[in-house]
Amino acid sequence: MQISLRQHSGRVRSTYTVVTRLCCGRPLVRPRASVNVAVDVAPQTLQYGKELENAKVAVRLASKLCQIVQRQLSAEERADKKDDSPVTVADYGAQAVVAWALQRADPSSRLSMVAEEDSAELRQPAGRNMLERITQLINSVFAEAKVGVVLTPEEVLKLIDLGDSQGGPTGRHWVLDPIDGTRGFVGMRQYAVCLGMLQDGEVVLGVLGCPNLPQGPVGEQDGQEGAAQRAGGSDVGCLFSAHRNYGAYAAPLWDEHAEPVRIQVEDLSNPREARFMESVESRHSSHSTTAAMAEELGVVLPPLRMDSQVKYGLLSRGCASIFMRFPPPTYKEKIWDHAAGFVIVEEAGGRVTDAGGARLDFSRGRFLQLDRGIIAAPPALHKQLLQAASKVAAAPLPSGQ
Ligand SMILES: Nc1ncnc2c1ncn2[C@@H]1O[C@H](COP(=O)(O)O)[C@@H](OP(=O)(O)O)[C@H]1O
Ligand SMILES: [Mg+2]
Ligand SMILES: [Mg+2]
Ligand SMILES: [Mg+2]
Repeated sequence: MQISLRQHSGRVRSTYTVVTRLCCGRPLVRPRASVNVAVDVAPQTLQYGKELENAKVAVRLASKLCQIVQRQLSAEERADKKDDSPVTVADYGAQAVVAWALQRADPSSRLSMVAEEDSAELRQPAGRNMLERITQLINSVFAEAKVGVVLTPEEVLKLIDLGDSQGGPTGRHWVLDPIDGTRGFVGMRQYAVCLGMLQDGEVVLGVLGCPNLPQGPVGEQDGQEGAAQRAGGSDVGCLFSAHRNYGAYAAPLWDEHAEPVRIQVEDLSNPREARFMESVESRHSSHSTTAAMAEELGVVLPPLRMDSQVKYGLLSRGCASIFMRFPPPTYKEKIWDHAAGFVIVEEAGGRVTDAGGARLDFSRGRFLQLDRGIIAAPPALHKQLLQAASKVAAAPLPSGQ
């Protein structure tokens, strides 16, 4: 029996857990390891260990709020933004909860957060009911978590607006998508609470809360309507996390005492064995471009369609080996749609670039500047994807195809 461990500079716990879950039925740590082990570095020995723990607490609390809302989702709790994307009480509520948790954990420093939502709609008279409902929700989640705090609507508005940072190449900025995959959330499919931390332009931490994602094998049905209804069991709900240079981990979302397990991308180079992932919504990512890419590569398996950054989590734990995203040419990608997933995939051994091969750059403010779409995969497959992209994706098809 051979156990190979990468020793970190920090304290490594002396008990190792044999991994049986959170791995889609495949070994988690592939290279030369016949037994899979979980290595847990004590948070205080990591450079951003305290921040990572704070981020997990924030994401777990926000995920709880989202789960409560998804279970009682009703039409009036959904507003449509000018860009036609939905936003629900849970998007606003989760943003306020994460801002509150991060601020409480580090009250002496000024929180800089680049987040998706703002309070403009809620400050209108027509938004008052929604604001009341959000405040009620947050306070009920706080009561259940025995937080001992009651927020007023005005405090909730201020917390939401803490997300107005422009980010940039210097200093520390949290990056939050309170619900990524709002369409999936409304459609009772997949969604994720996504929190990253930028330090001097580099994503150094990422946490993804995925309430509807099974901890074991995942199939097409898990990306479809009904995923939310199956989310009651103790084997559903995943928390992915990564600290730069210390690997990527997965844990059950609802058990904060469970030992996180190390995850790794699938060590695959043959496209015929590969499964690729893409958005459910073809207006977010052209299904015909990804199909042409798959054909060019020689991928034979059908795509796994999932909403949100759960795709980055699934790639990181080897449930699928390719992620592709080809939005309409005029679409500008936002950093909160990718920051957490990006560091998790890289720390799991994968590569994430634009279709021209450039590593994603989160230092330029709220948007990413990309050459066409985004591709992510283990290194050997990524190389082949780039070649395919140079042939297929030179001229992406118009939106909706
Ligand atoms: N026309 C468009 N093209 C590409 N992405 C879009 C889009 N409209 C919305 N999006 C983004 O796609 C994200 C969801 O990605 P996916 O398709 O992987 O689920 C949305 O995140 P939100 O749900 O946080 O708004 C939104 O930011
Ligand atoms: Mg949105
Ligand atoms: Mg998003
Ligand atoms: Mg969102």
